[in-house]
Amino acid sequence: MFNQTPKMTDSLEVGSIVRQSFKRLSPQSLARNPVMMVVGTGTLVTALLGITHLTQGEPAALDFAICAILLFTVLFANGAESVAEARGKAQAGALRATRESLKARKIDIDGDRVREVPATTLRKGDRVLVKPNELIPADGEIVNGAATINESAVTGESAPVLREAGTDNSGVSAGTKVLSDDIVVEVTADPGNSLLDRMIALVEGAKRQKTPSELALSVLLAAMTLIFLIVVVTLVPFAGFVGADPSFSVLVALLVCLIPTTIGGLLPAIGIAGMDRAMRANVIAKSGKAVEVAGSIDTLLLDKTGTITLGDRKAIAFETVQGVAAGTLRDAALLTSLADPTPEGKSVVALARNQGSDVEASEGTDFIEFSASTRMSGIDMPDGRVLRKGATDAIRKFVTENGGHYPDETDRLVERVAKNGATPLVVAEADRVLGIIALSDVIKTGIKERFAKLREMGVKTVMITGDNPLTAAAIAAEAGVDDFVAEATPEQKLDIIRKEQAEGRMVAMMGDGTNDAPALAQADLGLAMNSGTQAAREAGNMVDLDSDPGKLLEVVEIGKQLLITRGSLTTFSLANDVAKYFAILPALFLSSLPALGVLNILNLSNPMNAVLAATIFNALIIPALIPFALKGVRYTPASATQLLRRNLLIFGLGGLLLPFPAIKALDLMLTVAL
Ligand SMILES: Nc1ncnc2c1ncn2[C@@H]1O[C@H](COP(=O)(O)OP(=O)(O)OP(=O)(O)O)[C@@H](O)[C@H]1O
Ligand SMILES: [K+]
Ligand SMILES: [Mg+2]
Repeated sequence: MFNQTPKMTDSLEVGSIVRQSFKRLSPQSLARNPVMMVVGTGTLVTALLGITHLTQGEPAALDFAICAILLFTVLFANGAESVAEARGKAQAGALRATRESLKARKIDIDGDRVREVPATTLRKGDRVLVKPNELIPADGEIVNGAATINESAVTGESAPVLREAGTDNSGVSAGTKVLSDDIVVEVTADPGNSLLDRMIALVEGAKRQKTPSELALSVLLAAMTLIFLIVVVTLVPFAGFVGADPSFSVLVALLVCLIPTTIGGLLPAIGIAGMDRAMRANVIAKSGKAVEVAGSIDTLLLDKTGTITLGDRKAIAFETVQGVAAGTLRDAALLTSLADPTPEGKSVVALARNQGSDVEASEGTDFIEFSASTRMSGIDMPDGRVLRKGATDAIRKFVTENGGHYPDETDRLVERVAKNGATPLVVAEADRVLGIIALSDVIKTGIKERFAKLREMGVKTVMITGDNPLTAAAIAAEAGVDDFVAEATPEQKLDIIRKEQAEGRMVAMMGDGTNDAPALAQADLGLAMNSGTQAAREAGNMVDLDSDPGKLLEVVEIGKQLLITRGSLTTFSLANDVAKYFAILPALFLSSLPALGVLNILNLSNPMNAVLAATIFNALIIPALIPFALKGVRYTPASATQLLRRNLLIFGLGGLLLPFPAIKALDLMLTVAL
């Protein structure tokens, strides 16, 4: 049968991780990470020293031992990155394999012939026909028809969803299954350029870009490395002065113990794990920065219809103002909606026809399409009649401009409808208000709890809608947002974001419509609904496959987890390095400076073992912390200072103390073994 859902496998291959770790020993790879570059250079230097000593007939065992430990240090760091990548790649790879096996019914340019082609040959702009029970061959937008779709291949959620051409719900994804009706889908990405492909590229080493804060941290780590290099170099004359004579290999080992190898080795893995976690939450991040930014969001702006509410707005009633016959309003409402392709427009036609209206548009009629800036739609008829329906403020302006009077009674009708969160559309003929159409809408479930949690995390939620203030207030109260802005045009949405940003706040925006696209692009975090229009999905830097407004909660948690994990491991790493210094230095100089005996609390067996033990500990701590780097520190809502204090205590103190017993234990083992 045509395009059936294939089975997916998820595997984490040890062999490929080991291969990857060795591949990453290349100078180009190491150059991306200054700390590891130093360790790599140290490996080479100690190897050369060993060979030199060997050829001169001098003992070389210590050189080779240090060389081996340093090699493993780099391999462990590479391994951390490879393990992190493998998880994401396995998941994305399975999805990609599904897509590559798909076939498509491509529609020729002239539109009258359909050819069967492999999905991999589809390009941006191609149109394909998809029939019930078939898988959609590529990411795209429905340009013709409407269908219920099972998106479980992408979202894991099998409840069917409705996707329709010309609405804010026109987006479809490759691999999802059409359940009802034929649709025509316009492909939105060239091969290798879909959202998923971009996500895979992001997770894959070579193409991955460092985020600004990763870059800042890398610079800091490089500076620390330089400082310790200077410290170790100045130790040489000092050692000579007191009559100690540590070998060059020992100095290299000491240097590696002191520079921040732990965080240097785990830093890429932490970033990848963040993106991976987003992917597991069904959120596709277009950059690592997007995930990071999510951790510092102060304000969340949301569109109302389709984001907070289900958005499947349907006309449920007509209400006339005094002196207007029910039939007049019904017919006028029908006429304004005859060429209105929005779900709202279609539902008005359906309701009016249902109630017995049978008017048709006459020849020569001008149709005025709905736009987010006019917030009206309607028709100009050849007999001079001008009919409009639209948002309350838009119609008030329209009627007044035509020299008419906007009756107070309209406000009462509007209020009655809006109080319950329904959207009133006012219908007018030139200077006269005829009545209103009530559009029902339903809030998505579980939103209030989600917003309450966001508040706990310090994120302010603001609903921005083109709808009237009463409906907005009703929905805002029901959804539990902190604030709302009504009667907003797309430009105003943009201005509000700019203002928040100018006041130093980080802004997230969630939306689905083409009219949300500028705001999605302007926000620090633009989270687009996957069900939304291509413009919205293109403008955002994250796409939520589940199209769930509560998802920001998870995204913020993932971002905070990333930031806290990185901060904690940096603290741990630096504390660890300082501790190592004090753990091994006394042992190194004990023979020449007996006064150091008081500092030699560890009472290590001999200088050589002390250095080896410290270097082995330094290498082993990297793989030991991989699970932690990947899983992250669990985020619980708390103030920033509380979190900082807690982390400094656990990771700073832990980092300071851990090397002492660990190095002592390794020293004992070495004494027994050697
Ligand atoms: N087909 C239509 N014809 C006339 N007016 C409409 C139509 N659809 C919506 N409106 C009116 O325009 C207002 C703005 O609609 P739009 O979909 O642009 O809102 P928005 O800014 O995206 O905000 P939200 O999605 O939160 O409602 C609606 O609240 C409604 O009053
Ligand atoms: K170190
Ligand atoms: Mg909208």
